[in-house]
Amino acid sequence: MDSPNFCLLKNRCHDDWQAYTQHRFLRELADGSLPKAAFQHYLQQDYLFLIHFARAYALAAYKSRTLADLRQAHEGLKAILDLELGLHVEYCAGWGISEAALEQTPEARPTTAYTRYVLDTGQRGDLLDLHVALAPCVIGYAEIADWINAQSFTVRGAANPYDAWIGMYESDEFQAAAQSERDWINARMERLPAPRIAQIAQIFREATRLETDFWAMNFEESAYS
Ligand SMILES: Cc1ncc(CO)c(N)n1
Repeated sequence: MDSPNFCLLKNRCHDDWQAYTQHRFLRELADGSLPKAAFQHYLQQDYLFLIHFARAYALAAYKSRTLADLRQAHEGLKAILDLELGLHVEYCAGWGISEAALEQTPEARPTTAYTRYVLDTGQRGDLLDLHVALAPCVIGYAEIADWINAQSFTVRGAANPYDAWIGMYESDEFQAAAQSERDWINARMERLPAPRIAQIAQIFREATRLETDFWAMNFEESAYS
């Protein structure tokens, strides 16, 4: 039998993983039909999300016992601060959202739920619990970019207002960050006993479901703001 690895986490919550990675938000983003207000709401909330996500990698650094683990956490933090957040602020400006407006954005409840779930899971558990709680984010978005590119209805280039968003997550740098997270988790899952696998599978499923809510809230802005 193959040793347990990241794919097992996805398989254990197959339907939830599919609901997240093939969400209506992504289908509409892929063919360019997503309402602009939904995307702007997403961008503003994602700014708040990314700040907590960076804090979660800082927590991973704090919880590291080895230089290798510390470096892995540092890579994650750098990917968010230097790659995603820098681009995010620039990108929001292009969508008419200034940095000042981002800082003023009230946090929607699904943003609070997801980010605090990750931070709490990381504080209560060990480094593996924390990386598994983060996995739907970094690995999920890398797989989402691949999924979008594989769909026949996807429109790329100037005809799709969301083309640059797809470009960010298909980029070599982002894909490499996701691969390094997969490798780290795969190595930690080898030889894990079944009850421990069940625990982390539960964390993975919960984080995946919270990602789905993060897409869904953008269609129901008034319900959450
Ligand atoms: C909500 C969310 N999940 C994952 C990512 C990818 O880092 C992101 N930017 N936002």
